[in-house]
Amino acid sequence: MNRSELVNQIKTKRSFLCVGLDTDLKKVPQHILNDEDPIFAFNKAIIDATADYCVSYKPNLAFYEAFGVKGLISFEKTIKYLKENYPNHFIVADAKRGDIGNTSAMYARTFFDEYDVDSLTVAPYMGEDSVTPFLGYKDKWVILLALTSNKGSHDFQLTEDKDGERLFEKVLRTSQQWGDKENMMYVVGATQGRMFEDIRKIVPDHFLLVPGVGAQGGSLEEVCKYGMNADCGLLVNSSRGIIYASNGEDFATVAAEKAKELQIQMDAELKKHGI
Ligand SMILES: O=C(O)c1cc(=O)[nH]c(=O)n1[C@@H]1O[C@H](COP(=O)(O)O)[C@@H](O)[C@H]1O
Repeated sequence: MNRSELVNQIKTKRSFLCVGLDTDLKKVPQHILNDEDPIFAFNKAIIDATADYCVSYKPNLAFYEAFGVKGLISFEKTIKYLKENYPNHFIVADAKRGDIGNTSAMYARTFFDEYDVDSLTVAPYMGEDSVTPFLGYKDKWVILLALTSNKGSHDFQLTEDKDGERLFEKVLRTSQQWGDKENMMYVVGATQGRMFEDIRKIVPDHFLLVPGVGAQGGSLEEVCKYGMNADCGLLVNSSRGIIYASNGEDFATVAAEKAKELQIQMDAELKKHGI
């Protein structure tokens, strides 16, 4: 999916919600465990219930790889199901990859040729030759970690060099020589609040993938106030806050209600910003 298609989806659906498919068999409703592929059964129910309220899905590979080959089959089935039934939803594979060039090229092949997802989260710390192999694919995106939502973001990302430039700022500035707003997004945690102002000084036009609303306590209002641009420029993710809102038989209906609540708030934010 290219940038203008994504922006159109956001404007049409009045939503910039990304539902996180972090499917944990310890948290899914008991009855789902009777299915022969409980991860896929859970994902399918969540997708069917929430698709009207979101523009994107983000399966996190950790939750699939944890079950070995079986988990990867559930991941692949989920991607196929999305592509066949909801082809206008933007798929993020959250795998946080990145390695020396020839290895990154194989990761790129895995996610962009084999699974054919729209985008992949990538860690920037091995530098240019670890990131550029992901950038040669038409309408595919690298989502580079910039300022993450967790406490540990302070350990490296917020440290300053001798000229006062913080590491996340260096990542944003330097990586613009590798990709552009058509093929690169950045991860910025919803918990980072006013820091979005500093991010937007360096990357005013890029899309930001923003996890941390819901279970991690990030504020959607603050993210929009400091992070939204003229094209919206935000994909806001919530995983646990939506998919585990109920662990009873009604889990999909309750997930839909949670997604709808966020969609309504997002519509209001888009209007506030004249979109
Ligand atoms: O790359 C990510 O998606 C990510 C980056 C980050 O800084 N913080 C973060 O929480 N994430 C992911 O976003 C999701 C957040 O899930 P919830 O906290 O349950 O909404 C998880 O899949 C995390 O791995």
